[in-house]
Amino acid sequence: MITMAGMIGVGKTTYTNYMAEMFNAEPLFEEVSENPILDAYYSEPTKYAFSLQIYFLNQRIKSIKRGMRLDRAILDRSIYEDALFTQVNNMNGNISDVEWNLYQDLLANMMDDIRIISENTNQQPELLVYLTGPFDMILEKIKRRGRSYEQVDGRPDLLAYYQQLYTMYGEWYESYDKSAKMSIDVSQYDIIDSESDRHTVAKLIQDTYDQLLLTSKI
Ligand SMILES: Nc1ncnc2c1ncn2[C@@H]1O[C@H](COP(=O)(O)OP(=O)(O)OP(=O)(O)O)[C@@H](O)[C@H]1O
Repeated sequence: MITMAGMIGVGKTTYTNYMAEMFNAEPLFEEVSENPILDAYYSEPTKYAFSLQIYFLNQRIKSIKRGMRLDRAILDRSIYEDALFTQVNNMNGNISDVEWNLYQDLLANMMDDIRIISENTNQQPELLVYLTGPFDMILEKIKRRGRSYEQVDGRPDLLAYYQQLYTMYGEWYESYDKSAKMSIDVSQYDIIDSESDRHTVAKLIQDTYDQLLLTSKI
């Protein structure tokens, strides 16, 4: 199982689709259009932050469970990043300390269950592919995608939230140690329009993956 990671709007969905094709794996997405709380969260974070995090946690656990029952799966976001969002919301006063502690306890409890399923199915996240790139490029992508609730125009609070998350993402990746990991600067490649860039990225990931398998056989 490969897990994608990275900031809002960086391109996880595109890469997940592409990698699923490349590895002949099933892409596992969290459908934004089916999320009943996201829109409300962006307009009233204090009211909806905790419910949204519980919603995402539940969805992420479902995806991991499903992924572990498949031979090959690509997850479009890791469960570990959700805690980052929860933490930022706690720092910003949208989630209380009691809720933050409860969330961490619930996450730890769920991860224990995941470990048991992983031992039974012999499937686990093998590689985390972290997508990154310049902050301005990410803002541009969010703008181009055009989801109204994600737009920063006239919303300095939202811009500050994105900046905060962006910084914390870099630190989070450095300390991530739950599986092997690699990072890709998405500003260096155009995997939508350039066949040659697609091949370069494919080779990068394949080489890392092959190396991993060799290492695990030693
Ligand atoms: N745990 C979370 N807390 C708050 N918001 C979240 C959380 N996880 C995801 N989101 C938000 O949900 C939306 C998810 O959109 P989507 O699935 O397209 O992912 P994305 O992170 O924007 O990915 P991509 O890298 O594919 O552009 C984004 O607005 C993102 O900020």
